[in-house]
Amino acid sequence: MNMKRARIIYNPTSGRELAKKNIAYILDRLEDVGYEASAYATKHEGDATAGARKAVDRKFDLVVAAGGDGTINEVINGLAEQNYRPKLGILPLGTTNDFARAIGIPRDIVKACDVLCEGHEMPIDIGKVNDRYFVNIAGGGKLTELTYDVPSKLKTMLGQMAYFIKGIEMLPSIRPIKVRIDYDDRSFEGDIMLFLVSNSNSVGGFEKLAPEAKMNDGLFDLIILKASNLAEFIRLASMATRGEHMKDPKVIYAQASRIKVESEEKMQLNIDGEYGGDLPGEIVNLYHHLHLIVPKEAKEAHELDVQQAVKQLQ
Ligand SMILES: Nc1ncnc2c1ncn2[C@@H]1O[C@H](COP(=O)(O)OP(=O)(O)OP(=O)(O)O)[C@@H](O)[C@H]1O
Repeated sequence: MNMKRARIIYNPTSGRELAKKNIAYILDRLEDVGYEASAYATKHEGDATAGARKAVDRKFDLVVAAGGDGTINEVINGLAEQNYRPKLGILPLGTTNDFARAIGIPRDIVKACDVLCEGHEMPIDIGKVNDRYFVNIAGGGKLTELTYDVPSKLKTMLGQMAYFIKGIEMLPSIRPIKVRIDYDDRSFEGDIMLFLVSNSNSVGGFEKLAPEAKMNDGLFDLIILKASNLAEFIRLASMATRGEHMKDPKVIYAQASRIKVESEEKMQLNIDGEYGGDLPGEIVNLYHHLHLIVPKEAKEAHELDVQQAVKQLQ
């Protein structure tokens, strides 16, 4: 009998070196449920992508990304659009774990390994923009660049407050940028502070920012914040914590599977919290592209969604 093979790709520096300290335990847990398990420690930026590509070439059954959102992003960049794609598992052991939070994967390492070993699978969409891939979010506008500036320590301590503080601190120096955004068969032209294209409902600690976002419906949630002053921004940021911002006339909220963004002046793209090249960009939803190991509840919720969608069609 051929044994199933699992490869853990972990960032030894992320979080408080949690993956590194627990690697023997993680390997043991996977061996216990019948995997032949091995591990690869990333050495520098981009290494998790190379590690994932190797797991593709060697036809591993499962690739586990152990680290923060940056590590997960690099791993999916190694798996995306390959003919053979191993299943994906996640151990949220970084400082920022927005994606794992969106799926409900616990931060506790024992509980996260339980999820992995139970092995419930769910298809997920991923986003593609100019040949790069994301699981959580793509965005642009000076305000999105603040994710680079918020120190990890502050993020851990203050969660979403850290973004508030940084956002308010930066706002007076931020000019709106003129853009054209085509989304499916609609289009917007005007001055904006930022746009966000979200695949999940957990963005920078704001869990109600894109409340409709489901990561397997073939659609992104698009949020555009039109030009605003400081008072409007503070009002909107506090509305966003309650999920009430979508009703505001300064905000456009829509769902779409293909979003094209162009701007006259230079505008950077932010992909899963990191710099991801410059605009223009066409953001495309790759429907059910990866198979992710998720908690039982997440899989059941997904199956319920599918049943409801089928009922609506009948
Ligand atoms: N050995 C390494 N040394 C330094 N950086 C690394 C190493 N391996 C990977 N990296 C880089 O570290 C980045 C951040 O890692 P990751 O997402 O796992 O942690 P994080 O939660 O964002 O933050 P932190 O590292 O503060 O915990 C990755 O995108 C990757 O490019």
